[in-house]
Amino acid sequence: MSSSLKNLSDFSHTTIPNGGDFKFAIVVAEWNAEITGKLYKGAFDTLIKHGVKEQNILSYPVPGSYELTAAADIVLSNNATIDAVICLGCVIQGETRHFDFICNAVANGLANVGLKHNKTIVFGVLTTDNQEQALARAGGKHGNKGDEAAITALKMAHLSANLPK
Ligand SMILES: Nc1c(NC[C@H](O)[C@H](O)[C@H](O)CO)[nH]c(=O)[nH]c1=O
Ligand SMILES: CC(=O)[C@@H](O)COP(=O)(O)O
Repeated sequence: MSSSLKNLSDFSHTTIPNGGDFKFAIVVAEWNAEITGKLYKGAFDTLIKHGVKEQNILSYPVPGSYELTAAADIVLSNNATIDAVICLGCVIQGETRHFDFICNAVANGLANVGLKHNKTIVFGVLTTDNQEQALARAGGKHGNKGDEAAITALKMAHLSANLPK
């Protein structure tokens, strides 16, 4: 479903678990900081809104979306108490095929990091044709993908914590 048909911040129809017992890392790319800063605020504020303690939100900036994979791996390798890692970035098509290589590397890399550590890695990366599309998904008419990423992390942390032992 296109984001134009679903607001990324509308979760009124779902049950959101309380995050009081969970610890999250947010890894955020500095490329397109005007966009990623909005994604970060959306994710951070959503976690706090749903009961996550501020001291349990660990934030890590990285240069670009390509570095999200390495950062998620490093963070989980050094802190086993993290319940899920939210990875935020914004990749905007330029003149060359660099866009394709980054998007594919990050999507596949983050999936592999999650499997390696048996932890949820949330793919909160915008991959857009232009800045207008990115702004629309970073607090604009289509909501905020950072909100969506935080809700995803809460739901997956709750799932992991409540599996039968
Ligand atoms: N063009 C974008 C990039 N490019 C930078 C890469 O992510 C990476 O930092 C570099 O190739 C060095 O390894 N990154 C974004 O996040 N968004 C872009 O639009
Ligand atoms: C996604 C990118 O790396 C891209 O923005 C860089 O632009 P270009 O393809 O024109 O070098």
